[in-house]
Amino acid sequence: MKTPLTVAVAQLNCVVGDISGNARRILDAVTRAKAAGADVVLTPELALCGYPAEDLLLRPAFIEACATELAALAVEVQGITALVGYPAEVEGVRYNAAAVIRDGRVVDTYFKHRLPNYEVFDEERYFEAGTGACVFELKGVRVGVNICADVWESGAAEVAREAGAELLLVLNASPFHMNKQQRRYEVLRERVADTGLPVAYCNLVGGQDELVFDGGSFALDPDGGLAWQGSVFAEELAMLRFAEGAWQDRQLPESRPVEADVYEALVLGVRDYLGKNGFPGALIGLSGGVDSALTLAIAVDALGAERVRAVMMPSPYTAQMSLDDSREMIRRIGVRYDEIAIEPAMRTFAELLAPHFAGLPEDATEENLQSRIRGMLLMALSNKTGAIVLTTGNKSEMATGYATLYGDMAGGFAVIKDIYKTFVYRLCAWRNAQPGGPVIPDNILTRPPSAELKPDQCDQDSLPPYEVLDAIIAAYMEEDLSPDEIIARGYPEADVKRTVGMLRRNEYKRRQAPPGVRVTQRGFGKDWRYPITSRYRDA
Ligand SMILES: Nc1ncnc2c1ncn2[C@@H]1O[C@H](COP(=O)(O)OP(=O)(O)OC[C@H]2O[C@@H]([n+]3cccc(C(=O)O)c3)[C@H](O)[C@@H]2O)[C@@H](O)[C@H]1O
Ligand SMILES: Nc1ncnc2c1ncn2[C@@H]1O[C@H](COP(=O)(O)OP(=O)(O)OP(=O)(O)O)[C@@H](O)[C@H]1O
Ligand SMILES: NC(=O)CC[C@H](N)C(=O)O
Repeated sequence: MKTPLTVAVAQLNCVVGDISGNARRILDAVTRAKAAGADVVLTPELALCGYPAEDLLLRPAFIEACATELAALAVEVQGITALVGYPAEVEGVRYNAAAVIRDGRVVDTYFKHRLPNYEVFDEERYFEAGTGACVFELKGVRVGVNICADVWESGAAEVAREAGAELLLVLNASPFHMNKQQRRYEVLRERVADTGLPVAYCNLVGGQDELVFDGGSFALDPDGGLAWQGSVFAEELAMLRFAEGAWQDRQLPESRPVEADVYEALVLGVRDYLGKNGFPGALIGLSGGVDSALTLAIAVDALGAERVRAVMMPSPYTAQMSLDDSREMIRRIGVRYDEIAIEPAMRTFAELLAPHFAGLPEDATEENLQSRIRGMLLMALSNKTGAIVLTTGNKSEMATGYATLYGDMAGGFAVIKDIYKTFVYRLCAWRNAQPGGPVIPDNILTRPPSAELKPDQCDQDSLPPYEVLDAIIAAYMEEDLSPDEIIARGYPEADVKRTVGMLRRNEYKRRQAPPGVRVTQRGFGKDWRYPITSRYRDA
């Protein structure tokens, strides 16, 4: 057998805008790959500037800084080939590019053909499409280059094959959503079927605002079979040997429940949001309910107990059970815990407002005040300590507006904003079954959800059952079904019309909500752009 070609797959956690830091991360991978005998290092899409750099890409100085850093990086790459993604500008035109760097210089450049402009992607705003091929020879193997969305349609891979490629290396920044890896296998298998080319697919890893990149880089054989898959939600530098037209290394992933992927995505999203934005720690209002319990568990897994602080703020409506359950969770999880009774603040606000509310009945105003007092206390602690407030609203609440502006919506990062209430319970059950034992007390999982803003309140008095609510939201929001189509699936007409009405009316709240991790194919973020002011009614 001829000496194999060794491809180092560098699954890196790059930081948007940290151009010199990313260059160091790439160079470190190149140095380690060279020491391990690799011939070529494959890095993620746009690794030099981070992904997505959004409107930074429109700033000429940003593009120039990338060019300067790329030139400096090239000098350091000696005795090995590196494929590095960067935003290129050629004669006033910007491309999403990959440089082939060898022995101190850029020897070839590839410009991405297919610019994704759906879901969370906006690449047509920033780049022009390339049309050419980039194929180079290493150890007698002709290697072709594609970038991410290129391989989600036919075309670019064929162009590489027609230019003589025998192996396709793909740089990717492919964000996570539930079951995304299966989808990646499917589309890449289509490309292998189109071209017969074996593939190495290197993905980005890490959190970037609402997106989490899950890594999971992989290699496919010329028959489309999975030869190798790397780790998920972690950096990795893997050496893959390619000889006689096939991969010589085998490593197949264990099958994992979707809860494991989603939980790890949330953990990485929180860790990187705080880490990359320089927060020393996190603050959470702990109510004895399931949403704040899950948020606390995720925060501790992301940051360690010593960087997380929980505050229970009982009112006269808080059940003793809520205090007991909060204390029990803290006993298990070991974070700093404080109790601040809000009754004095409630009384003061009531007195201040009494003359102005004379003759008016009590209503949601008084409930929202409690939520806002808690929000104000948490924000004061945040200002004083530098820790960020993590909000606890889930996707069902974000959809229906079941949260108080400047109250429980006050904070910096909304950890579970893309998790339906029904899935909140699944994640808690999954986390409780992990080594180390259950961290969320059973009672929190079995008691009916309540906002505890007035006596004997229960969420299900004012909302359809969560199984029904979540299914209606998902059908309308993620599948674009009409209310009539959802009713035809067997959901009660009144629930469908009410839910769709709430979804529509609460756009203004979502626009004021903190960012949070996206885990579904359509979250309330970049991929949900509805007008606030609108007279369109479909229910
Ligand atoms: N289109 C629009 N653009 C901008 N602002 C708009 C607006 N429409 C109303 N508004 C304003 O929004 C305000 C009303 O919103 P807001 O003050 O939040 O109050 P609101 O939505 O009326 O009440 C809060 C809701 O959240 C529920 N809640 C509260 C706390 C915790 C939980 C829980 O489950 O944990 C649930 C509570 O039961 C209630 O249904 C008003 O000031 C109104 O003027
Ligand atoms: N007594 C409390 N002490 C501290 N924080 C509270 C308290 N009550 C509410 N909060 C905060 O406000 C958030 C929303 O509160 P609420 O309990 O009303 O609804 P929820 O959506 O059912 O959330 P959870 O399941 O966490 O209770 C909570 O997750 C928590 O962060
Ligand atoms: N960065 C990209 O081109 C991503 C496109 C592709 N649909 C993905 O999610 O993987």
